[in-house]
Amino acid sequence: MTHDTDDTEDRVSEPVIRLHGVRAELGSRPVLRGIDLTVARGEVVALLGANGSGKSTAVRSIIGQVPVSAGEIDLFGTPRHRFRDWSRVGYVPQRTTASGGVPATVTEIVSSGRLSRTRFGLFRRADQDAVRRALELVDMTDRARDPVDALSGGQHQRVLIARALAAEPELLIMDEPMAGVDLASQEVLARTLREQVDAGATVLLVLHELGPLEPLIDRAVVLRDGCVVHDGPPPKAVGQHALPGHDHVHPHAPTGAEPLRTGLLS
Ligand SMILES: Nc1ncnc2c1ncn2[C@@H]1O[C@H](COP(=O)(O)OP(=O)(O)OP(=O)(O)O)[C@@H](O)[C@H]1O
Repeated sequence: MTHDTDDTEDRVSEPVIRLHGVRAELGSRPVLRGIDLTVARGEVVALLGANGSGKSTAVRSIIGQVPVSAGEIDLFGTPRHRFRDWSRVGYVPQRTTASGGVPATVTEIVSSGRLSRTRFGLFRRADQDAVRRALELVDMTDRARDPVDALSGGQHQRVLIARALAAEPELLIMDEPMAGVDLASQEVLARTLREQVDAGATVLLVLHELGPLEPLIDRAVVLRDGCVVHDGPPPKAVGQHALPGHDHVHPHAPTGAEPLRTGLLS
């Protein structure tokens, strides 16, 4: 076995994402309080937790949108501050509005996700094919020329996912991809994700509940108050009320009562 092969094996076996002891503050508020998280190549990991537990902050720290005050983050075995190969990473941010008044067509938005793979921003045949394929994956080919303003929330989410897929990333990070998405779009997204996973992609998903993605999830990491409280098999959903993140307030409880917490978040 040559030295080169050993190197390749090392690269394949090292985690795609590694967080060790990561702390972050927003304002003066500690939001991540010593997070350890590892995602191996080809794994699909769900990041779960109640509102405000730090899920979005954790993924935003991974892609460098939130500064960390302590700890280490590695991407593909490289410390994040030295990592430059961002075309290997597809990021789908948490969707806030359906369109935000963006005066762009579906194709323009999806093409912007391919820029990191082009040479000097010039779209060649392979780049155009990748954009077309990304649109096909999310079933939006027939809307390619439409302004994104004209899309529903679920369709808009599909466009954001196509934008992330256009660069053919090895790692997909998605923040609540199913939030506010109609059933038809949820099914398209679940199928798209399965195809990516079958093709070898590594996926980190922020989810409020496992829902239709449950069969795809290898491991669940549950946050509470900026700490990891579970890292292991995905919790089994036993009806809506037992889903992670569900803080149940009894309708007859006195005003101001603490939520009755169920499942892993209790
Ligand atoms: N820009 C900010 N400045 C100050 N505090 C913030 C900021 N952004 C988020 N926070 C706070 O940080 C905490 C964690 O927020 P974060 O968005 O990471 O939680 P989350 O688990 O993703 O929640 P959700 O499920 O509601 O999206 C919350 O208490 C939130 O209020």
